[in-house]
Amino acid sequence: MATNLVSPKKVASITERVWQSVYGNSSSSSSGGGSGSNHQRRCSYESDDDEYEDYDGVGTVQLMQMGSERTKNVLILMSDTGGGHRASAEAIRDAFSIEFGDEYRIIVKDVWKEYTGWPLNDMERSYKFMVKHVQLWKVAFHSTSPRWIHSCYLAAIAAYYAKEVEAGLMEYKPDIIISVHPLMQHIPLWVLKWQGLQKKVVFVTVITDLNSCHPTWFHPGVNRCYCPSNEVAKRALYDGLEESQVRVFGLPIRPSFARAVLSKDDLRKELEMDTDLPAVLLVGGGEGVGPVKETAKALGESLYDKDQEKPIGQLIVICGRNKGLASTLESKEWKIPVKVRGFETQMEKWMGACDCIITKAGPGTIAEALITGLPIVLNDYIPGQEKGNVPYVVDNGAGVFTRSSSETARIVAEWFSTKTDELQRMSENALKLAQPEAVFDIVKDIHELALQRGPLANIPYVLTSSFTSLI
Ligand SMILES: CCCCCCCC/C=C\CCCCCCCC(=O)OC[C@H](CO)OC(=O)CCCCCCCCCCCCCCC
Ligand SMILES: O=c1ccn([C@@H]2O[C@H](COP(=O)(O)OP(=O)(O)O[C@H]3O[C@H](CO)[C@H](O)[C@H](O)[C@H]3O)[C@@H](O)[C@H]2O)c(=O)[nH]1
Repeated sequence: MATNLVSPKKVASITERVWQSVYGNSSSSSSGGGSGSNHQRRCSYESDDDEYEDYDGVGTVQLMQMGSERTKNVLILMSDTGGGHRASAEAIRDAFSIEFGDEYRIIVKDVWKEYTGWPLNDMERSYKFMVKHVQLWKVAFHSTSPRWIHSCYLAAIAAYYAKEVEAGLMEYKPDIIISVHPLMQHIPLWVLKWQGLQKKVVFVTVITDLNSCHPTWFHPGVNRCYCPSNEVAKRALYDGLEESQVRVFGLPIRPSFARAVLSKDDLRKELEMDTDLPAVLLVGGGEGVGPVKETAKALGESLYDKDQEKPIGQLIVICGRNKGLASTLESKEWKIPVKVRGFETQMEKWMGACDCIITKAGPGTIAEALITGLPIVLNDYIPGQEKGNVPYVVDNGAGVFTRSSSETARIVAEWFSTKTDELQRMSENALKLAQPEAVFDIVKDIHELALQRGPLANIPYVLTSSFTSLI
């Protein structure tokens, strides 16, 4: 199989000193532990694929077989670079719980943040800074796209933080690791490989970008790579993944969207909205970014019929964590019904109560809007990973793209007055593109994968690591 991994031998040479400081001269110590379903075994991660070896040096762990009914640990690796990775992680967690009850224990973690140091523990702030200075992000995104460049960066970081990442991973004793972040394949896979656990632990990637995603998502060492669209799957195959590794189910969205049976009328009453006027939802991601203020003001004018002196629509603005934006909009006088909200935890309700949405091209928000059948006005995108989301929506007839606030306001006013048929058509197209069952298909496939893993399913273990206490 083609691979973009730096080989373990090469990594070992890069990291030799770090590695020795972590493990001493551990490689020589090995002896067979007990075997059988009720034996307790002391082992290290430095082992071959089929057998954990005893290891009396630094980093001793205990491994206990507890019987095949043990709850399996699933570690979901994510980072709050934006809100989309957490949303997908939580969607997967909820779907596991719905489908399999207590069979799996799900842990959603930013292991980098909790266990490592700069720059890995500060990715949220770095990302926020870079996307604010959009040219900087563009350069960082494209210049790190070639495999040799990002592999070198990530290998160096892996070498430096090997023991911290290992401690982070092993703290949660994962049977299955799910990465929902582009920068969380290489390092954990290297750590698993170094420790001989690559064939014990199921490792899957769930890609949360719809089209023009960064190549760091594609790692040939994964058991599965879940792609949200055929476009992403094509990129994965082009980047060296085998067809057997790739599955296309869609972007994982919180089950509250997929399974919601919500009536628009009821929702409007519950949310204290006008029950008759068509409604537009305006959002700027979890951080409330983009041209939200200008667009709200323009809609305040365009949705007011001056001749008849009455509104033709209502506006809901979700400002996310942007408190300044919320207070500015709250203090404004409006001629149409307007609701200004902060960070909302039940987005499915607000989407379900509206007739269309205006947003930047965030993949999570787009996928949620498609499930809800909302035509979309995309008013911005982050270069790189969000650029491809624009043709994904527009070419499939589920929305339009414009960066102009006045143009946005004009389009929505037309949808609510003279072009209601266009609004209806786009809503139907949105529903055609939607994949509400994606998150359930993904967790079922992971479950199958875990069952196929003989050793994982039949020889479950509990690791009680004394290694972490040495760090
Ligand atoms: C010769 C070329 C020099 C180029 C200099 C670039 C310096 C690298 C700096 C920043 C890395 C930018 C990472 C871009 C890939 C992100 C993929 C993506 O879709 O992200 C979306 C997600 C958002 O959903 O973005 C991120 O997670 C970006 C996080 C940025 C954190 C930067 C600080 C961490 C640096 C550690 C990694 C360094 C190695 C990176 C190798 C790729
Ligand atoms: O008040 C709010 C506002 C937003 N959201 C939720 O926050 C998520 C936002 O996710 P998006 O993917 O739309 O947008 P992000 O800005 O979080 O996207 C980031 O993560 C993505 C990965 O999923 C992409 O990589 C993207 O380019 C990057 O900016 C959505 O689920 C949305 O419903 C809330 O729950 N409450």
